[in-house]
Amino acid sequence: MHYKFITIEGNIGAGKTTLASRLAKHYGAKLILEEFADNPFLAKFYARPQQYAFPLELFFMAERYKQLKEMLQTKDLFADKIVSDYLFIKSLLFAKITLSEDEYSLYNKLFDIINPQLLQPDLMVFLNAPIPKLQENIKRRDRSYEQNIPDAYLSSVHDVYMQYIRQHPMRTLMVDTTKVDFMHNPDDFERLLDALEREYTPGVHYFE
Ligand SMILES: Nc1ncnc2c1ncn2[C@@H]1O[C@H](COP(=O)(O)OP(=O)(O)OP(=O)(O)O)[C@@H](O)[C@H]1O
Repeated sequence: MHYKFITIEGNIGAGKTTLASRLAKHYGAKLILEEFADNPFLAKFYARPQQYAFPLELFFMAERYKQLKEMLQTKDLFADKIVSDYLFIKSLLFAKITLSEDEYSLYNKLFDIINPQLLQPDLMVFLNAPIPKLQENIKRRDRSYEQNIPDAYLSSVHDVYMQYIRQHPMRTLMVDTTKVDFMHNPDDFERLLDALEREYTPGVHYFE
């Protein structure tokens, strides 16, 4: 792999964790997975979004910061490759949807203090999936608190990611998940490995 640190991103249920795990195994890379199951506010948030959004977002930010900071301390900066299944900015993107304006502005201030301290990935692989496919994946994996996520929420998540990608020229490999299946089609996975050998300019590149 040409890159030292790649992150897999995408909407809820896009398949980030599965792909990140598979790539890390293939490259013998350090794997960083989001520990959402430890967030005591997640199930409460889905039941009562307005009441629990702020502690939920704070918890996510604190946990991700801790995880990424620990990774910086333990990794051999020259030898290790890293694959993660989230980008730190994700906290801020979700917060834009889940928080009120005042809360978001406070959250943004905290984010701006913390973010510069973290190592940023060299490449983001973005798994783009249509909402019916996300809903299908969410149903299949059957986490009880996620079973009533409205299409409108998934659509807002999609929109904030797209806005972020448009406005920030991060090196991004955009994958249309309706056309490829990295898990079940070995040829697709091989083509992804080839794509990860290439050097990209900052901005969006489409995985064909
Ligand atoms: N900042 C956040 N604010 C609100 N909810 C969040 C936030 N980050 C994660 N979540 C929720 O936590 C759960 C797990 O998130 P995430 O999208 O990272 O994993 P996932 O859906 O299991 O990913 P994938 O299926 O692509 O591997 C989802 O219900 C998601 O909406």
